[in-house]
Amino acid sequence: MHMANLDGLRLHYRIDGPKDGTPVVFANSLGTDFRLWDQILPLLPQGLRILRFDKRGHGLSDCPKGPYSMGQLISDTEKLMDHTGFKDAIFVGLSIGGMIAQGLATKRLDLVRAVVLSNTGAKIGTREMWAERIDAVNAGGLAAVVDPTMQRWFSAPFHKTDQFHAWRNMFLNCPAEGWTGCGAAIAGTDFYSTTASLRLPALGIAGTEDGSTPPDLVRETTDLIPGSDTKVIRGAGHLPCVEKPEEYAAILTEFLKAQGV
Ligand SMILES: O=C(O)CC1=CCC(=O)O1
Repeated sequence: MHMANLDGLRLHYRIDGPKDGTPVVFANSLGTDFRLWDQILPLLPQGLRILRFDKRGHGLSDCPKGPYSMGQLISDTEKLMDHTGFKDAIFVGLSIGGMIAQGLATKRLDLVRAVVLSNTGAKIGTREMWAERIDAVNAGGLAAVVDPTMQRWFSAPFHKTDQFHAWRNMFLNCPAEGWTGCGAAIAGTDFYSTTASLRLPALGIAGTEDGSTPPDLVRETTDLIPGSDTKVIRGAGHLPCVEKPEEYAAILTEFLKAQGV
């Protein structure tokens, strides 16, 4: 187990793959830890150097008092990549992780050579929507929002599986302050103009059943970057790497290969 001490904030991370492999960084969504990527990693090409991490307030990382800003989440990621020697990486971000990808590529193009914007947007929801959810969590913990969240995360058939309960439990075990802290960061983020200035290879990935970031939002965001493409996975909700790992890994592999992996 690895913890990076980044100016006093300890982040839990894991590196897999050979030292000379193509660097790939995975940033996960609100209310999940880096196990989000467990199912797809064995399906990707061999020889990648993979960095995964739990952002602040999530998983085994520290949970400082919120609210957090998107700038802090981007800076944490930047520091972690500097700490671990990851640069010129293909950055795969899902949901809030995709917002971090957009912000990091804008700020530190030396760290990011290509982005995968999975189930994300340049802006996700409205300030009012996030304020309502944060109020609900402050009053009743994550249990107060778990059911509608699971509706957005997963398609109806997945709710009947045993695996569904593992993801529901992961969500319920997320520190409430970590969730509200990151929710506030999303509420304050609008990357439409900065993402439109990005010039790098970009792929969008969406799920037809995604109740958080529907395909139109993912496409609209990815289309801001000239030359990008968006793939839509049928029958998957907000976390297609969990619901449809084979399809997700195949789409990612095609993009990685196009980047020379
Ligand atoms: O709770 C949701 O709707 C899912 C979500 C939104 C942003 C994120 O990272 O996850």
